[in-house]
Amino acid sequence: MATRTVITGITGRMGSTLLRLARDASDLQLVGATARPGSPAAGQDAGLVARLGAALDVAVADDLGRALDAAKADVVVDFTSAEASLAHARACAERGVALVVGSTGFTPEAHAALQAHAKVVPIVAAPNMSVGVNLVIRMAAELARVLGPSFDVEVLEAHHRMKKDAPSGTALRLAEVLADALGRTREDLTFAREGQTGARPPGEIGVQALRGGDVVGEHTVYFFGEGERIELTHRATNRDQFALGALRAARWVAGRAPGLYDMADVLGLQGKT
Ligand SMILES: NC(=O)C1=CN([C@@H]2O[C@H](COP(=O)(O)OP(=O)(O)OC[C@H]3O[C@@H](n4cnc5c(N)ncnc54)[C@H](OP(=O)(O)O)[C@@H]3O)[C@@H](O)[C@H]2O)C=CC1
Ligand SMILES: O=C(O)C1=N[C@H](C(=O)O)C[C@H](O)C1
Repeated sequence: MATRTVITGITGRMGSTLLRLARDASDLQLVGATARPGSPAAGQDAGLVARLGAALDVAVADDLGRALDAAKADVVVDFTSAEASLAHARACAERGVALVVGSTGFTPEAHAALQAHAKVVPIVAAPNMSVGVNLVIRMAAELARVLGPSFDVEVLEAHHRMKKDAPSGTALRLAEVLADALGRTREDLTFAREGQTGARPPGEIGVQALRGGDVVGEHTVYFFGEGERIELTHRATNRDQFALGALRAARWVAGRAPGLYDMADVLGLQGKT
C-alpha cells in the first residue's frame, strides 16, 4: 500500500524537489502540500505552484494542521525552517502523524522541544539526508579515531548565497561527531579566527563557512598532520540526493514507534563503526 505523504514548504528549493520526486515514486501517494501561512499559493494546485509542468490534483494549504485534517496522512516531509518545523512537529504530534525533518538551525531549546514531540510520534531529523553524506560522517569519525590527536582537524563548508544558517547543520554534525571520536566537547569547536589568535591550540576543531552563488552544498574535513594531509570531501551538485534520502526516511518512519531517529537509523548504520 502506498505511503500517504504530505510535503511542506513546496514553494522552496527542497520542497519543490521533494514534490517532484514524491510524484514520481510509485509507492508514495501525495495527499497534501503546504506553503507558509498567508501564502498566495494557498488553494492553487501544488504541481503548478512548484512548476512541475502539470497539475497534481493536490491543493496547497497554508496551514499543516488544516492539511492533515483534510486528508488522512501517514507521514509529513518537512524542509522549511527550524521554527516552522517545530510548529509542524506539534501539528503531527496532535494528530498522530509521523514526520521527517530536514530543516537545520535548531537551537538547543528547539531541539529539546522536537524531542518532546518525538515522545508522541516517530520523527526522523537529520541535517543532511544524502546517503553519501551520512557515510562521509561515519568515515570522518573513523579517520579521527585512527589518526588520533596528532592531526589538526578542520571542517569547511560552502553553500549558496541564500542559505540562512551558518555553519551548516551538516558541518556542525561533522564537528560534533569528530569531537566525540577524539574525546573532545563542543567547547573545543572554533567557529572563526581573526587577529592575534596565537598558535593553534591542540585539540581545537575549526569550523568555517563560505557563502556564494548557487553552490548546492559542499563539506570537507581536513586532517592536517606532519608531512601529510587527508581531505574528505562531499559535493552535492543538485538537491535530488537530499530529497531521495528524505523520502527513504518517510517510507521507513511511517508506522514506527514514537522516538527521535536519525538517518543512521534509517540506513541501518547505528553502532556499526
Ligand atoms: N537535511 C537535508 O538534507 C537538507 C536540509 N536543508 C535545510 O532545509 C531547509 C530549507 O532549505 P531550502 O529549501 O533551501 O530553503 P527555501 O528557503 O528555499 O525553502 C523553505 C520554504 O519553506 C517555506 N516556509 C516557511 N515557513 C513555512 C511554514 N510555516 N509552512 C510552510 N512553508 C513554510 C518558505 O516559504 P517562503 O518562501 O514564503 O518564506 C520556503 O518556500 C533549511 O533549513 C536547509 O538548511 C536543505 C537541504 C538539504
Ligand atoms: O541549506 C542548504 O542548502 C543545505 N543545508 C543543509 C545543512 O545545513 O547542512 C544540508 C545541505 O548541505 C544543503
